[in-house]
Amino acid sequence: MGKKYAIGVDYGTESGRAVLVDLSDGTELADHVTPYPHNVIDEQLPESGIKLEMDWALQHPADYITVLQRSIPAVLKESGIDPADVIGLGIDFTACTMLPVDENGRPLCFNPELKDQPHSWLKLWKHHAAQDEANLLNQIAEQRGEAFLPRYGGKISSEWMIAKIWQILNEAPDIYERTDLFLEATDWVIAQMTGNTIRNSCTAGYKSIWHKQDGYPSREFFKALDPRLELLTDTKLRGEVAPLGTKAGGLTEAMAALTGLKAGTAVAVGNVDAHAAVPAVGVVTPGKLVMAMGTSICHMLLGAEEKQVEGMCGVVEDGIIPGYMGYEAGQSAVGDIFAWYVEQGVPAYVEEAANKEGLSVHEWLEHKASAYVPGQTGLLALDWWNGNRSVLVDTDLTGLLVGYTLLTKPEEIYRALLESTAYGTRKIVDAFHNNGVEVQELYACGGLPQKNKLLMQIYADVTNREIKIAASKQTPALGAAMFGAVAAGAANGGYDNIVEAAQQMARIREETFKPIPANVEVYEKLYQEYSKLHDYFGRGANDVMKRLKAIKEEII
Ligand SMILES: Nc1ncnc2c1ncn2[C@@H]1O[C@H](COP(=O)(O)OP(=O)(O)O)[C@@H](O)[C@H]1O
Ligand SMILES: O=C(CO)[C@@H](O)[C@@H](O)COP(=O)(O)O
Repeated sequence: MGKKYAIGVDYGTESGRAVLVDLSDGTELADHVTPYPHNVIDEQLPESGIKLEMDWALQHPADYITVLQRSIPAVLKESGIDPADVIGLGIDFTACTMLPVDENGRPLCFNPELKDQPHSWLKLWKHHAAQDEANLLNQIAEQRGEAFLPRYGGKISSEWMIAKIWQILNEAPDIYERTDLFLEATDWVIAQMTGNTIRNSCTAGYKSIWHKQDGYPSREFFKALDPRLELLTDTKLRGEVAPLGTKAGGLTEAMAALTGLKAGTAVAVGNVDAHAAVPAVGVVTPGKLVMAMGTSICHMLLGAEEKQVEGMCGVVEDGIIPGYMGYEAGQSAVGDIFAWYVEQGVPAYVEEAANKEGLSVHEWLEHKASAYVPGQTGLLALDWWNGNRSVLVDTDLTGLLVGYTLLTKPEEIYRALLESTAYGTRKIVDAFHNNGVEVQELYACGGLPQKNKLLMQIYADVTNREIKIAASKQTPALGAAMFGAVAAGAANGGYDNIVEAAQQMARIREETFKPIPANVEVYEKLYQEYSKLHDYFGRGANDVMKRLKAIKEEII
């Protein structure tokens, strides 16, 4: 058998990327990025211009097909590989990114009758307008002593499937009625590729409260939420749930024509971006926390047993690597906070200076901020620009920066923002480590470790742990390709399981970031201050952030 290849497609928040990989050693022969033509839809609907309410975030499902249409032919062309030698295809996605579809699997927002209704559209993971539903869901689950709650750190997030579905039912009952299935976007794209609608156990487990042994929560629970939801899991959430690496089917003739691949190429069931990244950095055992660092951060960790950890997004058996409990936690905004500052906060002179020096504003600020030592800015921030995912699980919290003076410089603010996200990660590391899920070392992948060395050094110093960096620039896509190879199977030149694929294909860089003792000492003090602010504003002592939001909502 000659050399065989797989393609992984990573669907991020703003773009989708394809990578074509050599299955013998994981070498990436070509990659290609397609920005979503409609990007994130958070102000008004396309065409109609209908205004969206606060905290909404939608996407256009057609953009995901555009990614396949543009990026797969591009990697085939760049690599010069014969499509017949591409034996497997896998995808990974942001999650919970979900959509309502009709009996033909067509998104409701494609229906001219419904497209002007915001709830017919696909809700992106960072759609945060279902917080009221999430709050009520958590209250009812707690009152009923639902066994699933501890598996999700005590709270179900408004980002996840059930809260989003409930918001649709409350605000657009007709859309709820017309929905045949609510699907994760990752499962919808796989259905488009193979003609087979099949749910993957990863998103079902982490985002839809599905459990390998117990299935979904009971009908009684859903009835207690709202009688109209009683049969939700038998109807609109129905369907087979398959483990990661399962072959969903072969590529259809239509998709083969669209992508340039062969019809029948093995396609793996869907996956989540952060979860796909774990085997791609070679992590297949406990003790190693993988951070997928981009717009947001997802923290992934394996454990031998099921433990209770405050604010984790979930623990799912086989949810990342078969044979282990897969733990997930996260921060809802990281790169997004830096982007906000660069776009909304810096004075014109910074942009001019960066342009003059041929640097991006991020690079210019990083360079300037590197001249400071920990504590020198006198600033401290709470990293809640997009709410708090772990450990507080509250999307109604907002950002805070303390310590400004008339002398405060833009690079100092930038540094304080970088540091605040590191403190947020430290909270998560401590929550796991102190509750019996050990964290010995950190692995980082995603866009940020490639872009910002200062950020990575701060993370090593704040967590007092060495950080290893993925060699791949497209780690989730590499992981998705590995699952594609598993779907193809060893008999066809792929692999029979993800651990074998990881042993052959995963790579990390030689360069690591090690904690610097003097920095660790100062950051320990600053982290204690962060923790005080965190608890004061985040645990009910002062709900000013929520009150401000409520006043704003009354006015809008
Ligand atoms: N030099 C930089 N330092 C820190 N953050 C950066 C830098 N350049 C870009 N970013 C941030 O990186 C984020 C995008 O990360 P990336 O991993 O590429 O995307 P995604 O999260 O969509 O997968 C953006 O939020 C942007 O603000
Ligand atoms: O929540 C998850 C995974 O569970 C992510 O998909 C979400 O944070 C988005 O990730 P990105 O920052 O766009 O890579």
